[in-house]
Amino acid sequence: CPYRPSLLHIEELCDSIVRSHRDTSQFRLEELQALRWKLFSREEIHAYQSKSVDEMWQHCAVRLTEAVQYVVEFAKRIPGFRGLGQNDQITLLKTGSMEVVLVRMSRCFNTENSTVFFDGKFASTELFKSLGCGDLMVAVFDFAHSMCALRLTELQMALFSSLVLINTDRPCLEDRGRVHRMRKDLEGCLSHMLRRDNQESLQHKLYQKVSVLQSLCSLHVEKLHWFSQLYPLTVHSVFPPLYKELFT
Ligand SMILES: CNC(=O)[C@@H]1CCCN1C(=O)c1ccc(Cl)c(COc2cccc3c(C(F)(F)F)cc(C)nc23)c1Cl
Repeated sequence: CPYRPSLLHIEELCDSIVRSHRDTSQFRLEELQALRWKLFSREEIHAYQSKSVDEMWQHCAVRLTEAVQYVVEFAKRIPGFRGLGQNDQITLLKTGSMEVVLVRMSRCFNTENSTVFFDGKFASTELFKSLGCGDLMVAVFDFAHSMCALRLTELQMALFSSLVLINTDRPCLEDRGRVHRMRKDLEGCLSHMLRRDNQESLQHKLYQKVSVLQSLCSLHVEKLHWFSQLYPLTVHSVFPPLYKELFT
């Protein structure tokens, strides 16, 4: 019969993934809970809205790059990830890291006033006006909202994030078979845990989210490309090197 991980292996795999997620989640749920109603004042919002397009993009790029670095750390701790070739690790991160940043953003989202944690307080879309991409911000907020509606546990978020990264369909993977075997184990973990928590209905909802994520991320890459056309110097001089490596 096909290789089926033993129950012990599944439990161990889940433990290591949720621990890696917790250790690399950048913001602890308790911290976010405590800051939940810390909102920007009108003056502070006005200050952000008065920034130039490239100044605001730079500011966000620094934040996003920090977030991507935490996702890279999470990926490196997924059992088997470091066993992949360097090129395959980069390929999976190049395409998957922004998707995981988006999944994680939902942990920092307050659905009661549609605000997201940014620069130490909770901000609504209006604060990002000077970015010049209202549609992207609306899409980012809508996605965070829809992810919150699933009310994922940290384990479900951790397993979902690892499945977003360990994606056999990514273009130009060298050892697709190895990625496939990793993915099978992770899929086994997710379905085992959803059965255990009696939440099998979540399974197809999560797989639907994957396609939403991918379309959202292609919108991002488009926006990033639009921005780099407008402000080539900024992207090539200011954007952190990791960002350029991953997104340009
Ligand atoms: C809770 N906070 C967070 O999750 C993020 C990551 C960690 C820090 N952080 C923020 O500070 C943050 C929170 C919310 C928003 Cl809306 C933003 C601004 O987001 C973006 C502005 C510009 C481009 C963005 C692009 C683009 F297009 F470059 F791919 C793509 C994504 C996804 N977000 C962009 C940011 Cl940078």
